Amino acid sequence: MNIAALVSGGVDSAVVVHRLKERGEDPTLFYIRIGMEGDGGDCSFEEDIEIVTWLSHKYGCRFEEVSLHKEYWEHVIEYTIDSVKRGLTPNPDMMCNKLIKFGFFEKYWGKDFDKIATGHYANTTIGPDNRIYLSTAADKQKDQTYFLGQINALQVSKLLFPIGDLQKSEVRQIAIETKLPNARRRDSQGICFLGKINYNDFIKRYLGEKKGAIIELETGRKIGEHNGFWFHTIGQRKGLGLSGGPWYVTGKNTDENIIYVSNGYETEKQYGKVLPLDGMHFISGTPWNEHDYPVEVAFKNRHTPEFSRGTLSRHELTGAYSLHSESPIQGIAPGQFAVIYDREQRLCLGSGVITTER
Ligand SMILES: Nc1ncnc2c1ncn2[C@@H]1O[C@H](COP(=O)(O)OP(=O)(O)OP(=O)(O)O)[C@@H](O)[C@H]1O
Repeated sequence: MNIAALVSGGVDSAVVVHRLKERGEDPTLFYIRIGMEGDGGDCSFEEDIEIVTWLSHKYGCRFEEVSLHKEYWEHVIEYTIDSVKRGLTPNPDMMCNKLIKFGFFEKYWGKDFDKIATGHYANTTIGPDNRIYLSTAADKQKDQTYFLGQINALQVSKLLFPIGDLQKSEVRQIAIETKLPNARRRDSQGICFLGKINYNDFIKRYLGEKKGAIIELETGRKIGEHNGFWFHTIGQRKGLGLSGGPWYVTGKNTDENIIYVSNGYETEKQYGKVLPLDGMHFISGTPWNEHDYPVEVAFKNRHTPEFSRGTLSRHELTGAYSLHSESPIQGIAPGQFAVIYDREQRLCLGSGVITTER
């Protein structure tokens, strides 16, 4: 089989290469370069390349360094800035997977391969209807299917997740036993490709600063100032600079640059049970029929190891989808994705964008 392996210099994708070779495959390694605008790259880039070059020599694999810099900035960054400007909470990682790693990569290079392998903690499963579904990883703490909730059936059918059946500790163990140079390298944090820069600095660079009021939701009292609503997300607890907390961001008025907050540990205002969804996207179709709605599902409204449970309903006339959670959800932020799973938390079925109340 002709396999392209996406390698980042991290331990997960290095073990992917090791496992593919163990199976007798001969993958071609691809490192995707994005880099920051203006300064041409980040400091870990050279180390990444060194590690991937080492891997390619050790395993005798072809290695290509490719750039999707322009595509990333035109698509992922534009979407991110545009969402933040509108007061929404974007998810650049999901867009990066959909448009960059499995979108433009496929268009330019992946098309020449039978399969694309990555170090994501995820799996694929053949459903009872014989369709290929994205499914959750063996390591429930590391599961990354949330970030893959926007990819499509074609992409899923071409993906290989060679470490999806392993625990992270097993991956590290393999790396140590195999003496991979990155065996003890720290996991990358934060936003895909932007992980190394501070999110707030990034936003500031594009949207600047503009002082506005922080208002207590219940009393209408101004209790502080912020530097721009775009630095704050609904559900956020830290970084408000207010005393007498905990304070939570419960809402925003983007026209007037106002942040609303609520005080206390378990105040009702922080919670909601209904998540109206826009642009519901099912990766490989659904395992149920039109007349089955509302259906019982598991879901995540952010990347956490825990699932919530609820029902997914579809409006008969408009076709609009909504999630109804069994228990109250903290910090429902418009713009964020809700990713839908089957009740057994095995199949990752798709995702919709959380929108404001209909
Ligand atoms: N710069 C890159 N070039 C090519 N593939 C990449 C790059 N960054 C990430 N990937 C692919 O996407 C997968 C998931 O990336 P993510 O950033 O979530 O994980 P990671 O912790 O960096 O994983 P790893 O330990 O492999 O670096 C990686 O395992 C790899 O297959």
